[in-house]
Amino acid sequence: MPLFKRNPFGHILFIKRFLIQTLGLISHGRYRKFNDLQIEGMDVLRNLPDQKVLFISNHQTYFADVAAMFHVFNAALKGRDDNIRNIGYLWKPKLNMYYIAAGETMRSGLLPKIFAYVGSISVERTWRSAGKDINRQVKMSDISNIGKALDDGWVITFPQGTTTPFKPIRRGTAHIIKTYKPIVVPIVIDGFRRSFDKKGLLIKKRNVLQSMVIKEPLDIDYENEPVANIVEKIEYAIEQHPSFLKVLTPEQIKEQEELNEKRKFWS
Ligand SMILES: CCCCCCCCCCCCCCCC(=O)OC[C@@H](O)COP(=O)(O)O
Repeated sequence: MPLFKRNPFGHILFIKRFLIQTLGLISHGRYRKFNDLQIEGMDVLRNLPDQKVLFISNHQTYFADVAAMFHVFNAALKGRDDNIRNIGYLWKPKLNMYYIAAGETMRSGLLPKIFAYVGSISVERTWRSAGKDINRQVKMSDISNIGKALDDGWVITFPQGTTTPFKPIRRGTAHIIKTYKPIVVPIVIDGFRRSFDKKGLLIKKRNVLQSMVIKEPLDIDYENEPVANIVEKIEYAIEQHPSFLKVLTPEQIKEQEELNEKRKFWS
């Protein structure tokens, strides 16, 4: 019998639990006090198996998105319905939870290194590094680590791999889905970019409407569905398909204003 129980990545579980509880205590007010996170779909979480679940989400801040999900997931498993009231849900948190993160982000200081112990599967992005476009090979150990984490529990991923909205979905996510065949649960978050700084550590604005919607698992034919199909399904599910892009460009706004001027003439 080993002295400390570890997960498949060698992390000592009681340290992981201590970190989740401490960071959870510090961050709770960011979703419950300075802001009031609106949640939908916590019942979906209660109906999931304990392993082989992949959460796909749009991405707004480096750290606050995942922290909010850790709160919501644990609260749901302790019977809260669409709220994270009474932080007692962190007494025995779910420990087999992981998230996929950019290695460079998780190495960028002491705090991210502590966050990494909470469950980072750190990967080297193939197309972006240090804010620049690059092109490098997928690291096979990154793929197998994701498989290892799915075998052990729940994994959160941001298929766009960047916090810039409406960037394309990386095909890698679809390959992971076809390879490991997890249950895929979409999540859509909003208001995080407005209420936190880019990293999600500082509070930028209070009383912003933050929301998190957990959707029913996707229907996927793992064997026969082409990667491109899965990519498109993800785009719609996390509301990052170009058709959701309703922001007008300055030219379009000008055009509309000119049209309004003309309308005035006729009225
Ligand atoms: C109960 C609460 C427990 C709190 C636990 C704390 C968990 C800390 C979570 C850290 C999550 C880190 C996720 C990182 C995802 C990521 O890697 O984002 C950055 C990149 O895309 C780079 O984006 P960009 O610079 O926009 O290209």
